[in-house]
Amino acid sequence: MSDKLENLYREILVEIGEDISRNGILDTPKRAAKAMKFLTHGYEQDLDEVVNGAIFDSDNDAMVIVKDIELYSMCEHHILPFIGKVHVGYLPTGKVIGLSKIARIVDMFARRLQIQENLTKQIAHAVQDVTGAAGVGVIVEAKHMCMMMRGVEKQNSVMTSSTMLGQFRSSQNTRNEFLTLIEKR
Ligand SMILES: Nc1nc2c(ncn2[C@@H]2O[C@H](COP(=O)(O)OP(=O)(O)OP(=O)(O)O)[C@@H](O)[C@H]2O)c(=O)[nH]1
Ligand SMILES: [Zn+2]
Repeated sequence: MSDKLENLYREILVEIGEDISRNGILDTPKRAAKAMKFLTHGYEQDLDEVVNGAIFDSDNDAMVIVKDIELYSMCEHHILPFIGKVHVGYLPTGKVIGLSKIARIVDMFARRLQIQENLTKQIAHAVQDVTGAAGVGVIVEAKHMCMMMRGVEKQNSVMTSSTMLGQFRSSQNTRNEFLTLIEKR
């Protein structure tokens, strides 16, 4: 763990008016640095490492969906959490990806500073790249702490973003099948 991040957190605590010598705060710079490194560990990952070769031959060409993947990310504007769910669907063309790897791909991008739209797009393109699918659909639904805890202070708005690639974009039937299966229609 870099001491630099720890020192920067110490400076932040001083700047916000904390007494960094009080008992409960003493180890906070170290803890906060460790937490921040965890929350942004996606910067240290790449797609090959995350997928780890888990691409398998399959003659199934029916739509595969993984829905309700938990999402914990942080917005690049305020470094505050946005939390929600990701739904991913794809149309295999001879190759399927290990089930857990879709969630790992979501996490790799989520554990970087993001805006939700870009996160959605990155997940879709990564699934497309590793599977060679005929199409990919990704929908992200999330609540943004920067809108809830501060700023406009709206507690019930949920942002929905979607990326549709290939057949999910060109065929309304494919898109409808996806939306029906994730119960968005
Ligand atoms: N489109 C999009 N906007 C986001 C996301 N996360 C945060 N934002 C928005 O980014 C914008 C930044 O606006 P600014 O006016 O520069 O910053 P600000 O003064 O902190 O804005 P307020 O949040 O309105 O107080 C705000 O409207 C946020 O709601 C995201 O994932 N996608
Ligand atoms: Zn924000």
